[in-house]
Amino acid sequence: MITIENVSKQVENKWLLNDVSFKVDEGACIGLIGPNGAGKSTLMKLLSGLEEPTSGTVKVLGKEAGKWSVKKLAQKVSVLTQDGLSPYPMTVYDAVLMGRYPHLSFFQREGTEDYKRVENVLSMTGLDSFRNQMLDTLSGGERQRVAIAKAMVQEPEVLLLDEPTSYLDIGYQVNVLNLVKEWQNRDQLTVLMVLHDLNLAAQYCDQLVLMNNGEVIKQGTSEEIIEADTLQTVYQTKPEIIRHPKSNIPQILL
Ligand SMILES: Nc1ncnc2c1ncn2[C@@H]1O[C@H](COP(=O)(O)OP(=O)(O)OP(=O)(O)O)[C@@H](O)[C@H]1O
Repeated sequence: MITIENVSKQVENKWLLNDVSFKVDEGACIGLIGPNGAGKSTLMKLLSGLEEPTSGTVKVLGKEAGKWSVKKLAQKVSVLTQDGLSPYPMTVYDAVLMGRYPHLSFFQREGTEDYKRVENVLSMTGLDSFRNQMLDTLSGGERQRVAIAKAMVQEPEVLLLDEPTSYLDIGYQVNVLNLVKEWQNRDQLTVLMVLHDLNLAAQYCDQLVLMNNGEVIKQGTSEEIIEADTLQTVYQTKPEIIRHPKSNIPQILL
């Protein structure tokens, strides 16, 4: 569970976040949307304990993000950025196995259970045939799947995703988000993800938080947020809203 209460963040003379408050309940998937520079990544940095708020509190699983030890936080929270994989040369298998490291003590080697988890996840993510391929030879979409697989073997309670689908073709976009959704439903995972694609956000998230200029403009269901006038106020363009023919979820046309 995530609680963000009256959070502001100042860097030099600039306010990057201004009195931001919202909650992500256990097992829910919330989409963070808003134009460039709205403050979405800044908020993700506070949640992953990389930075501290200037005022207000950011709590993850009931404890302030900055107060978790690095190791404990890594056991509980997985952060997936656009390309968060190791820059060092290694195989897909070794990169995914690294997801177990937060659960091992300093001198402890991986054991049978860790290897079993990796095998499971490689098959779930369709990466079996890539296991011996070097990371730097993978396509963008394949790398993103490896990053998800690494996060899965980590077995976190909270998953933070910053733009998990950018640079992915439509097949991989759906593939990656379906993986996250299945995982959320199977393990009661709590998910907060930044998405620029409003149609995907409306389809995959239980609720959306719309940000602009460091503030939360509105939080609600896709019915409440994917609405022409609301979107125009922050994106400076008025989209046409239509209904998805199968799910009836509101979708935008530009
Ligand atoms: N260290 C910093 N010093 C000064 N300004 C910063 C710093 N970090 C971020 N900003 C500014 O804060 C604002 C919010 O940035 P942030 O990256 O959080 O936006 P975002 O919503 O993630 O945008 P995008 O969708 O473009 O990724 C931007 O105007 C950015 O220039």
